[in-house]
Amino acid sequence: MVSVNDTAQTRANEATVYHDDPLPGPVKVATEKVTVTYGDKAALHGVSIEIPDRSVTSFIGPSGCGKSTFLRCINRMNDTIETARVAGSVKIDGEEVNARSVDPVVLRARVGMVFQKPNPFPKSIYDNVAYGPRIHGLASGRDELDAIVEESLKKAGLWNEVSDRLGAPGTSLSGGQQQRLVIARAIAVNPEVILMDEPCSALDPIATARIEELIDELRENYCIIIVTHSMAQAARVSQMTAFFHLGHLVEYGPTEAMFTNPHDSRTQDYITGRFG
Ligand SMILES: Nc1ncnc2c1ncn2[C@@H]1O[C@H](COP(=O)(O)OP(=O)(O)OP(=O)(O)O)[C@@H](O)[C@H]1O
Repeated sequence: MVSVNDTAQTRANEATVYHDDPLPGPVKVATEKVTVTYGDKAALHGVSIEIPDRSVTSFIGPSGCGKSTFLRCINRMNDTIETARVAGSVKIDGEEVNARSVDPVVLRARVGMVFQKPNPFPKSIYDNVAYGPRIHGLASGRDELDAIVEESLKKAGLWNEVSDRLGAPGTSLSGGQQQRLVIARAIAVNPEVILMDEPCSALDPIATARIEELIDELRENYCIIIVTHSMAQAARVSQMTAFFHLGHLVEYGPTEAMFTNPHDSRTQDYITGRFG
């Protein structure tokens, strides 16, 4: 990997500038030279990164720079896009996720995903959370399933608000509650990594603050990766930040250093609002 001192060379090679600081946790997700094309259009160019466990990592960068495309490489959601071709390596705990032997359905339970717009199933609050444990056979009876549902809703900070109406439709909740329900649904299948693609962009400031608090609580137990357009949010919730530009990972380092001492002029221009 390229160190900060190699900046001139780095720029010439269009490679990434990596800050030298140690990661805040053990490596959970490691990618090497991940490249994605849609048809004949390249969207990501050789992204190599090591993302720590038990921490929040933000992906930031201007619209269309490839943040969501890269996020989708981690749980093979690009498999569902017919024109998408992914090359390179993505490992979780050293295990290649692109290997033929990996079942994408099992992978997506290990690597949960929360989208921009809350997307509860058209089912009850209970059944939204119980769905994953049921299809993955995680509970041997109703009591066990009840316990998983309760624990997942508690971890998502929603139990107190819904415990007396578990039979109500998930869609009857407010936007912020729906997003926490979707997080509870992801948690219910014991994920190790949670991917969040602009999880607060459809929420008001109060619901956003609640989700940010939740992200901070969840990082104790999970590797969380969040795509955000809000630099204030990246600064508030994440320990590591990765800046993307035109399909390249430009710079990666501790969030505080990225915001106070960016090494690449493109990072600096973006965080100071000069473009994007
Ligand atoms: N399904 C798709 N088919 C074709 N091109 C796509 C597809 N999804 C993304 N792209 C293209 O790939 C590039 C990267 O898009 P991506 O959505 O990953 O960027 P992003 O940084 O997440 O953008 P935003 O911040 O606007 O969500 C863009 O040029 C986009 O048009």
